This record gives sequence, C-alpha cells and structure tokens, in this order.
Amino acid sequence: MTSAAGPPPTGSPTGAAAYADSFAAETPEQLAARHRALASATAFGTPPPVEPAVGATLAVLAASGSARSVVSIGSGGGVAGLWLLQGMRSDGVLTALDGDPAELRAARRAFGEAGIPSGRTRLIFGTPGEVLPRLSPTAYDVVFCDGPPLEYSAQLAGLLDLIRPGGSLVCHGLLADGGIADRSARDPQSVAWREIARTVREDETLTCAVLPIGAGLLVATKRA
Ligand SMILES: C[S@@+](CC[C@H](N)C(=O)[O-])C[C@H]1O[C@@H](n2cnc3c(N)ncnc32)[C@H](O)[C@@H]1O
Repeated sequence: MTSAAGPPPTGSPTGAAAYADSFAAETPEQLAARHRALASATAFGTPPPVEPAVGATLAVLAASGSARSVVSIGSGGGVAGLWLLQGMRSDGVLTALDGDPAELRAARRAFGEAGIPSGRTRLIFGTPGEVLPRLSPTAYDVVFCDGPPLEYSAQLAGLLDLIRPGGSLVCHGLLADGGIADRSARDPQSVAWREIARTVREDETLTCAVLPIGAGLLVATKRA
C-alpha cells in the first residue's frame, strides 16, 4: 500500500492479502495513525496494528449489528478503533482499554485527528482483569480483543458476559505464527489460543468462525 503518509511498510503482504488490504482503503487520518503505530512497533517492539482488511471486517461486523456500544481490548494506537467507529452507529460509543498509557495517548490522538467527537470514545487505562468488572453485562454489541491471548484467556467468561444476544466476540491474532494448528506447539501462547478457540467452538450459545485474514480473526456471535 502506497500513500501520502509514507511508503509501504516492509513485510507488506502480496497477492490476495495485498488485494484485500488495498480494497480496504484508509483515510489520511487512519494512515497517519497506522504509520505512527508501525513506527512505534519498529522502535519499541510494540505489537503492530490490525491490517486494513481486518479493520474493514471489524467495520462490517459493527455495521451489520448497528453497533452502538463496542469494547476494544488493547486499544493500541487506535487503528482498529477507527475502523470500528466507522462501522458503528453515528451515536455509538467505543470503550477502548489498554495497559500502556502511551498507547492510550496515541489512540486519543488518532480519534481526535479523525474528528471523532470526544463523547464517542471512552479510553480506560488497565488490564482486562481490572476493567472488565466495571463494564455492564449484556450491554455491548461487539467486544474486540487484540493483545496477548494469555492476558485475556482467563477472562473469557467475563468477556462473553458483556455481549448482548446477537452481539459478537472478535479475537485477533490466533493464526499469527501457525502454532494453534500445530499439535506439537506447546508454548503458552499457542496453548492459550487453542483453549480460547475450543471454548467458543464448544459453547452452544455461540455461532463461530475463523477468518484467515491478517493474523487471523476468531468471530463468535451470541445466538439471540
Ligand atoms: C496489537 S496491539 C493493539 C493494536 C490495535 N488493535 C490496533 O489495531 O490499533 C496490543 C495492545 O494490547 C495492549 N496490552 C497488552 N497486554 C495488555 C494487558 N494485560 N492489559 C491491557 N492492555 C494490554 C498493548 O499495550 C498494546 O497496545
């Protein structure tokens, strides 16, 4: 992807993945947030933002449910948040949490530059374990998780409790290194992803799918 905001990052996808990303054109403000997040990833080793095709999928999921209330766990620099806001109702509120104040500042900047009214975002510092108990059960249309699975796998029941019937849990990153599909991979991250995927697949109140875009999306929708 080439843009006025800078050259394509190294390691950019090719072929079908590149087409999927190019289809999901980003605004100059989204591109600026993406380039800041990628620069931070290069400089500090922070995880990269979601790919454009993943962002567009988040927007579609939010739009298809006329989402008014969305939670983003691991706000990062706000790239995914901007896509979610794009799909949500114009009066919808995005609650974004992160355990790194610098990431929350970056997300606030991204939302401000994109002209998002301050009342449409709620930025909360903390871990899922600290913040989830303060959120209202069955009040959210979409709960999006993007961060180390070990950080929220233990919170899975609490995450599902937040979602209204018809709403969705969306987890990003389960296909990142192929460990989930490799039975011999016993590293903690692969084990956590396997456990999350197994739990949602076996839950008869959920309809779920794995979408092989970006680093992989696990989508689980609560039956109405
Ligand atoms: C992959 S980045 C999120 C990128 C974001 N979804 C985007 O596309 O802009 C993961 C984020 O999770 C946050 N994080 C990691 N562990 C956390 C924890 N235990 N509690 C809260 N946030 C955490 C990191 O600070 C980081 O900003």
